[in-house]
Amino acid sequence: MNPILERLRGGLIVSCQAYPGEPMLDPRTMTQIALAAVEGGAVGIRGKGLDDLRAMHAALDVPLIGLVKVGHDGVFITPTLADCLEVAATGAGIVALDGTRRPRPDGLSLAATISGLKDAHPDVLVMADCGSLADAEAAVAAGADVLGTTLAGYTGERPKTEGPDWEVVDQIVALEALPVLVEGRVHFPEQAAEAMRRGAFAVVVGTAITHPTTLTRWFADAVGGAAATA
Ligand SMILES: CC(=O)N[C@H](C=O)[C@@H](O)[C@H](O)[C@H](O)COP(=O)(O)O
Repeated sequence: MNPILERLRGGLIVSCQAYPGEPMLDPRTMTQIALAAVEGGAVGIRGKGLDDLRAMHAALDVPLIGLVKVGHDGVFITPTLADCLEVAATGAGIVALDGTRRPRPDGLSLAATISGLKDAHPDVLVMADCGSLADAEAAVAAGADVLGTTLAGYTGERPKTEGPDWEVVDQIVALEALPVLVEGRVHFPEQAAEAMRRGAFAVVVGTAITHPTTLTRWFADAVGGAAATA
């Protein structure tokens, strides 16, 4: 197996992302969070944005999954071949891209996007962020190296479940086609363990580890809710 994937097998990957307008949107901050996650046992980091990825690549010695986000509707995760090439140029060993069957903004198919990326960066691996079983099947045919359940609940094809979309996890694992990274709404350690029991190759956790604004809101809402019923 590819040595980058071998390092991720059976482990936890931590997604370190801040969004436009947020106080932590800063490459140094995100890199420090990534380093802290590695200290806690993360075997890989998923990062967003070219500046963050360059800083993380320089500081980390674990595999880096890179992406850019362009907008937040439709195809927004590393949507074009040009975006993929820019992400690969940061040094990220795995490029995560939208792996759905939706039309891409540059008009290229997923297969053409993957082959264009691999022509320029033969060693780079491609993680296809999928929203459904049909996406995963198409991504396998298009030449992806790894499948993610990242977009289940975000494309309109699947309901947005409270936790991970276990049905889609089971379906994609049952394909037995490529390593499956379970990503999306893994909020508790028990869910990460459950993902492994269901055949995940590795688990990706973002919000529940690296997004303090959301975490604070969970607690603040709980406190406020308790006050309202007191
Ligand atoms: C749908 C989408 O845009 N997902 C993004 C993909 O990179 C990130 O916003 C998520 O934080 C990441 O997938 C990890 O998921 P969670 O934060 O639920 O653990």
